[in-house]
Amino acid sequence: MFALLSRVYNILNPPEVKRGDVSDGDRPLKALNFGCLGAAKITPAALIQPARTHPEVFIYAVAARDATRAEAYAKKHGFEKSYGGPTAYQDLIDDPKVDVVYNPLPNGLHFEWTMKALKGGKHVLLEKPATNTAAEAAAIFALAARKNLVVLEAFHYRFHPAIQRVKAILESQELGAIKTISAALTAPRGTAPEGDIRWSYDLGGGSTMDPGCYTVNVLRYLASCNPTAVLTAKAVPYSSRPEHKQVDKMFWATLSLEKDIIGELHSNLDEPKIFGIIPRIPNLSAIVTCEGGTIEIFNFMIPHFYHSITISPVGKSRRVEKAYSFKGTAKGEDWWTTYRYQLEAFVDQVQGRAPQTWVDAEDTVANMKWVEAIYEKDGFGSRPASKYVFHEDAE
Ligand SMILES: NC(=O)C1=CN([C@@H]2O[C@H](COP(=O)(O)OP(=O)(O)OC[C@H]3O[C@@H](n4cnc5c(N)ncnc54)[C@H](OP(=O)(O)O)[C@@H]3O)[C@@H](O)[C@H]2O)C=CC1
Ligand SMILES: O=C1OC[C@@H](O)[C@H](O)[C@H]1O
Repeated sequence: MFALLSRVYNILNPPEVKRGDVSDGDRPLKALNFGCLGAAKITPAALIQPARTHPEVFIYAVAARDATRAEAYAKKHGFEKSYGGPTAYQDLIDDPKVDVVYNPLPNGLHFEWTMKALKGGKHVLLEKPATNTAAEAAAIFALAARKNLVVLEAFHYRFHPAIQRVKAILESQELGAIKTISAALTAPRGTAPEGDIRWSYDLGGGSTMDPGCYTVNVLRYLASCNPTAVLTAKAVPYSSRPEHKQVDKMFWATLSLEKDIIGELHSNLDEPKIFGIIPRIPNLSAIVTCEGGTIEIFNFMIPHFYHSITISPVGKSRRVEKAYSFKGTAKGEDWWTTYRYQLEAFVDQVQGRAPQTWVDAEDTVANMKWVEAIYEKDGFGSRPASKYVFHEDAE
């Protein structure tokens, strides 16, 4: 109990570190100025708080479509600079002091603004899901490779020791070959209120895109292979209104994977409350059934608050493990959030150090491919491709 309270206290009140330029042996390394597109809700948890404990990260600038909103957000979160108005996003990208662009815009705008940031010579920390389509994700990584820039799709949970411990147990063969993997993510009604970007088809909304993309990701990660087909898929629209015809509030899918693995996925972004008032405990579990037993992780998505890994080998006693840090084998503290571990890896990659782990181009493109394949199977169809046309030398 003390460990839990101490962890939560440190997550909410991380000890600030002195920030500035560093050196790696003889190599001087400049601290990175981050510029954030949009005054987004996720930015404080995903970047601003983690940055307070990263010696090489400055939260430098924010851009929002409304200047007053941009200024208020900058003041509240301690940004040095704000850009506001219709040209704000491009102005931020054009600021020579910005080294890295954080892109937490609605999914349907990820492609356009990541391409523009790369074109402007900036590294990009890109929120999940990377884009609306696999083709767009591939185009982003092709441009990043041509320009020698870093792009990371922010699947933050992958950087935390908890999910990596589950994968290590599976790879140790303690439980033998994997037979099935089921993964679910549910969120209580109100998480995405009416009018939220998640309910807009044009902005790349839908449950399969939002919590669902994590279920596709954890399936592929734990299986260490890709799906081969979507066997069944069913989705339920957010409402009967015409604009929600292709916007799912929940989905179920069964996929076959290489190595004879079956995957079962579910997400619900609008789970009704009990008696309309009591939120249900979210389902945040991944369960892997192997020839020699099962392993279940409760709360694979935000394990830093609390998680449990239950290993049940056939014929042996069950054990429960936790993994909040890498126990000295890699950087981190028990109270580091998934986002803090992710920031460490991202900065390492940009600064030319080897990150503890990574989500690479192939991984991101495959994830988008299978999100699209689920939408194709359930009849909701891919989210619309961006109308932005990239010209390498124009503009
Ligand atoms: N990693 C994680 O744990 C999480 C990731 N996410 C991801 O982050 C992204 C943003 O999510 P969230 O912070 O909840 O989003 P918000 O609802 O806060 O929207 C983000 C920003 O989008 C901008 N925007 C630009 N164009 C539009 C438009 N046409 N309509 C509405 N907003 C627009 C707004 O910027 P402006 O301020 O300029 O008006 C707004 O600040 C998504 O991709 C989501 O999947 C979200 C939650 C958790
Ligand atoms: O990334 C996310 O994680 C938590 C979810 O509730 C949220 O909708 C999503 O964007």
